[in-house]
Amino acid sequence: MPDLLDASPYDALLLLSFGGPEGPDDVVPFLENVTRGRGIPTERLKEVGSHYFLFGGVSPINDQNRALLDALRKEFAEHGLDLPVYWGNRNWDPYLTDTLREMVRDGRRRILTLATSAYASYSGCRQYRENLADALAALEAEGLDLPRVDKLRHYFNHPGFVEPMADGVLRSLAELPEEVRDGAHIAFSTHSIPTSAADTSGPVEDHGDGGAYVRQHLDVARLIADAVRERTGVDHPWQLVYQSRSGAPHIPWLEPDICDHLEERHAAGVPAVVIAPIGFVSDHMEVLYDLDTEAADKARELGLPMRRSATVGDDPRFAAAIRELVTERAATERGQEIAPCFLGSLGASHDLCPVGCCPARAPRPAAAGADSPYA
Ligand SMILES: CC1=C(CCC(=O)O)c2cc3nc(cc4[nH]c(cc5[nH]c(cc1n2)c(C)c5CCC(=O)O)c(CCC(=O)O)c4C)C(CCC(=O)O)=C3C
Ligand SMILES: [Fe+2]
Repeated sequence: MPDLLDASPYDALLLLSFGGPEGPDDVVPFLENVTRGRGIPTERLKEVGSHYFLFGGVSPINDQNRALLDALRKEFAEHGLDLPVYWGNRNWDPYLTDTLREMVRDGRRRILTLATSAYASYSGCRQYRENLADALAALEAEGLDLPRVDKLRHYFNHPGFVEPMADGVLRSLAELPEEVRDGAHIAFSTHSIPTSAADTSGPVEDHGDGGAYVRQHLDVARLIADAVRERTGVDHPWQLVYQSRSGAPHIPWLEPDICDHLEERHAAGVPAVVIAPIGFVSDHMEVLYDLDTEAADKARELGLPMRRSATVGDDPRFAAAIRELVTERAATERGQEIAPCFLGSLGASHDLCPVGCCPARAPRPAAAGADSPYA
């Protein structure tokens, strides 16, 4: 067990997230930031913009990150862990480069990053590492003395991530009408990505059908389904499904889509479905629109009873998990032998993304990995 009070050599934690618009005027500039150089069809952009306008142009993601910051600061304070927490985003204010500049001015020299994505993939891991490299390059150009930046390992299989979601599925099952409850299927949902990105996700040795991305999600789904069986005595059939696809139709992305899956389950006579959005850390727009609006409409149209279970958000168990991950990593950096905490069959993920992990279509510098151009 690492020393719970010792974060050294780290002197700051950086919460790194996606960012989202906070009003109608922000929506188009936000989408321009998201899609810069990514070749997303205009039709899809207009559609996604309309999702944000449906909610007053406000994404809930920023408030959810503020709540997570509060939970982390409270958790650290309660455990006497003296580690300041900062927040920066890829696509919206507070922008990562501004936050990193503030950190350097505050004298932070060893920074540990927590990304709001629990799994391996280009979008959830390497792209954040590219964002860190871009921010470091910008600060270097300003003549600042660069800090060392590391990134926490993928936490998909940490009990503090899995257990709150298992509780959420149990709560959703309990909310279903009693006559359909035991027959309910569980649809574990995550962001669809191109199959080519899935197949090359994770370290090179994990590459293969679906890569680390699919394997990690399947492990979490199985853990939750097992926990539910243990607590209810009912073996609910389950499947991993996908949502929020955005690419051109001729490029293969992970399937089935959640709405097609609901139709298929309904046609097969399944009496109810719980959708568990295990791919997401909080109830941001992909959850609010693609599941709570679109999939909920589909279920209503089919007359299929459906509940959507909770993401971890600012659950105290998730904040505690982050504290444990930080002190574990700090101990490792100090050269101590530790037994990393994890559930399931895949083991603890790597601390340092190896060369070739989650490759980009066009290679770009990425920090906080074995191929980082920064120390
Ligand atoms: C794996 C993954 C996660 C989970 C991991 C993580 O959390 O990082 C995630 C999260 C998020 N994605 C988000 C928003 C968007 N993602 C887009 C586009 C894309 N996402 C992709 C993947 C992922 N995305 C991909 C392969 C694309 C195609 C373009 C590309 O190759 O980059 C687009 C463009 C329009 C569209 O195509 O939908 C938007 C607006 C928001 C903010 C929500 C809010 O505002 O509340 C969040 C948290
Ligand atoms: Fe990675």
